[in-house]
Formats: sequence, C-alpha cells, structure tokens
Amino acid sequence: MLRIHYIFVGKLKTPFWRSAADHYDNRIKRWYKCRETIIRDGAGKDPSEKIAREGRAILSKITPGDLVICLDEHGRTMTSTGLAHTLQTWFEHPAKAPCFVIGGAYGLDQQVLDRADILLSLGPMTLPHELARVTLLEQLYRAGTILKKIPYHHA
Ligand SMILES: C[S@@+](CC[C@H](N)C(=O)[O-])C[C@H]1O[C@@H](n2cnc3c(N)ncnc32)[C@H](O)[C@@H]1O
Repeated sequence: MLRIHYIFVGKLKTPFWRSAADHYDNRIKRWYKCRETIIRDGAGKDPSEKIAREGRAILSKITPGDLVICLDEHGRTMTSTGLAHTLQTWFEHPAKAPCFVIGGAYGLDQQVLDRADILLSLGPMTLPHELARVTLLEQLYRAGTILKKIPYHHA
C-alpha cells in the first residue's frame, strides 16, 4: 500500500476541525497507509523559542525515507489536478514516501523549511494551522479521487 507521512504541530483540539480532519482522513486511509506524527506545541512564551523547539522535534521525526513537503504560504501553488499528478510521481519513487509538514501557530522553523524538498502553498493567505491541516487532507482526498477516477472533482 502507498504510504503518506504527516508531521503536524499540536493536536486538533477544536471539535469541528477534528471532525473535518477525521472525515477526510478516514477516506484517504482506504487507499494509502497513513502515519501521523504529532509534535507537542513548544512550551514557553517566546515564539522564537517555541518555533526552535518544535523545529528540533520535527527534524528528529523526519526519516531518510521521507520526501519532505513543508506547507508554507510562500511555497509553490498547484492546482488540484497538478497535486494529483505530482502525488503520483512521488508514489513512483520506491524509496521515498511523501511527508507533509504543517507548523504550529507561529509557523515552521527556518531549519525545517531548509530541509524541505518542496514548499507547498495552499494559497497566499495565512490559514490557521488547523484549517491548513483540514485543507491539506481534503486536497489529498481530492487528489486520490482524481487518480482513481472517482467523480468528486468537477473542474
Ligand atoms: C498560522 S500558520 C503560521 C503563520 C506564520 N506567520 C508563518 O510564518 O508561517 C501555521 C502553519 O499553517 C500552515 N499554513 C498556513 N497558511 C498556509 C498556506 N496558505 N499555505 C500553506 N500552508 C499554510 C503552515 O505550515 C504554517 O506553518
């Protein structure tokens, strides 16, 4: 089964984000073996310390088999069809599995961004990390339906 790894900072605490994420996650899991790594929100009041602590934890969870895709509003944008086809090419790389990384409230540490193979933007506006997570999952579900020719994406 094709694999996807997620690294997310913080648990989804708000019930409606949790429920929306589960909705797409349960569908994606029919096709792909998904592994979710949750990084604890960095303790402390100083945002730069939090980001640095979270960054170290994220880097420690990335394995050599991960193709690192950091979600970042300054990254490259793709259409949903483009993501589907790109996902297909990532899946064809036998030694690597796509690993999607989403930061916490203050974003991702520069060292994590530097480790990324790809920076992927969901659009130029800044989303709360919970919504970025749900949007990513919906787009991965959509990509799966495009690849499997399931009538969900009507472009
Ligand atoms: C609240 S945002 C952090 C914003 C912060 N200003 C920054 O420097 O990144 C939390 C996380 O959600 C993700 N995110 C938010 N908006 C995004 C977008 N438009 N495209 C891709 N990822 C986004 C990123 O992974 C980001 O680290």
